[in-house]
Amino acid sequence: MTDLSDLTYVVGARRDSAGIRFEHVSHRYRSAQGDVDALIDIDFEIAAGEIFGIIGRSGAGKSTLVRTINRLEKPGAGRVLLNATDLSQLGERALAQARRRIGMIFQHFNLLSSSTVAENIGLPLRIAGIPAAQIKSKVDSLLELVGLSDKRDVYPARLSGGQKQRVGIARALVHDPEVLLCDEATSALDPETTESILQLLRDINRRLGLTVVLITHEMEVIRSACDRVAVMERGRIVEIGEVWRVFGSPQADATRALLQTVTHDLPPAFREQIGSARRSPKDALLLEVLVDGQGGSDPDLVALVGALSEPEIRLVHGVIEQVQGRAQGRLVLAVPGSRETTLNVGAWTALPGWRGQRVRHLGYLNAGAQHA
Ligand SMILES: Nc1ncnc2c1ncn2[C@@H]1O[C@H](COP(=O)(O)OP(=O)(O)OP(=O)(O)O)[C@@H](O)[C@H]1O
Repeated sequence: MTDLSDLTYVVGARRDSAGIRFEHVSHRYRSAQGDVDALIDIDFEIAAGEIFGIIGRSGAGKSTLVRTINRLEKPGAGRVLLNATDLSQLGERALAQARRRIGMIFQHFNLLSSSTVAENIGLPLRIAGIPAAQIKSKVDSLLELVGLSDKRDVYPARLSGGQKQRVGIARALVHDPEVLLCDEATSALDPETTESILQLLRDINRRLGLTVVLITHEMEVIRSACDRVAVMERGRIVEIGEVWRVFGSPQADATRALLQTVTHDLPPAFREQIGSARRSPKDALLLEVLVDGQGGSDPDLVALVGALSEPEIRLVHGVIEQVQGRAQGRLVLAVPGSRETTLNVGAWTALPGWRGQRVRHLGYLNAGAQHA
C-alpha cells in the first residue's frame, strides 16, 4: 500500500522548493557503435526556486544531465543531490517517493489519447491509489491553474499543441513537486504558444515557488524565461551564469554560435556594402557600439549623443532590447573618411557614460554603395 502521508491535495500548497547539486557527474554510454561520453565532470548547483535553463546543440548532453536528476539515468561517476538527498542512496520505495518531488514535461506531451483531459491529469494519482473524490478536487484546481477548466472532458486529439502542453504541466504538478523538469517543452509549439507556455511556467514558479529546469536548443526560450543558464557542449558545461550576462558578453564559442539566432544581425543588403579595407577616401568607417547590460536598464546615451554631435557622424543601424531588465543590443555609427584620423574613439569611450558599452571597428561602408 502506498504511503500517502506526505501527499498534499491543495494546489498552491507551497512546499519548500529544492536545490539541485551536481557533484563531478560523468556518464558514458556504451554501445556497439562505440562509447559516448555524454557527461564529463559536471559540477554546479541549481538554486531552489530559480528557473534554470540548459542549452546546447543536439547531442550536447542536456537530456542525459536532466535525467540524472530523477535518476532515469544513473551517472557513472559523481553524485546528484536533491535538497541534500542523494537519490542513489534510497531504496526502491523511498526513491519512488522522492521521484514525486520531481515533475517532468516533454516535447511531445505524452498524453493518453483514449483518456480525457481530466483522466490524463489524474492518472498518477489513480496509480498512487488516491480516492476518487480527492482526485477530482485536485484535478479541478489544476485545470484552473493551467486555464483549461472548460476542457475537462475533452480528448487530447481535440486540443491544440499549447493546450496539450498545459495538460502535461497539470499532470506533472499532481504530487506538488518541488522541481519541474521541462525537456524541450516548447519545441513543438509556434512562437506565440511558446510564449504563453513560458508565461505559465513563470507564473507557476512564482506562485508555487517550485524550481524549474528547462532544456532547450532555443536561445529565445532562455531569454524569455530563465534566471540563469548553463551552456553545454560535448558533455561539458562551457559557460554558466545569469542570462543577461551570458547574452551580453558570451565567452564560449558554443554560446556565440547559439546566440546567432537571437542577435539581430545587420540587414543583408547593408552587410553587402561593408568592406574590410578602405577602397575610396570617401568610404566611411563603421563603428559598432555593443551594449552588454552592465550599464543597467537604460543604456547611457550621453556618451553616444556626444559621439553623434561630432559633425557628420551618422547612426546607421541600431537595436536595443531588455534582457532581465537590462538593456542590450548594438548600434552602428558611420564616421566619414575625412573625420577618421581626427576622431579619438579612445577618448569617447573613456567617459563614464560608456560603462557596459564597447566599441569595435566593423569595416568600411563603401561610398559608392551609400548613394546607390
Ligand atoms: N541510450 C544511449 N545510448 C548511446 N548513446 C546515447 C544514448 N542516449 C544518448 N546518447 C548519446 O549521448 C550524447 C548526449 O545525448 P543527449 O540526448 O543527452 O543530448 P541532448 O543535448 O539532449 O541532445 P538533443 O537536443 O538532440 O536531445 C549524444 O551523443 C547521444 O548520441
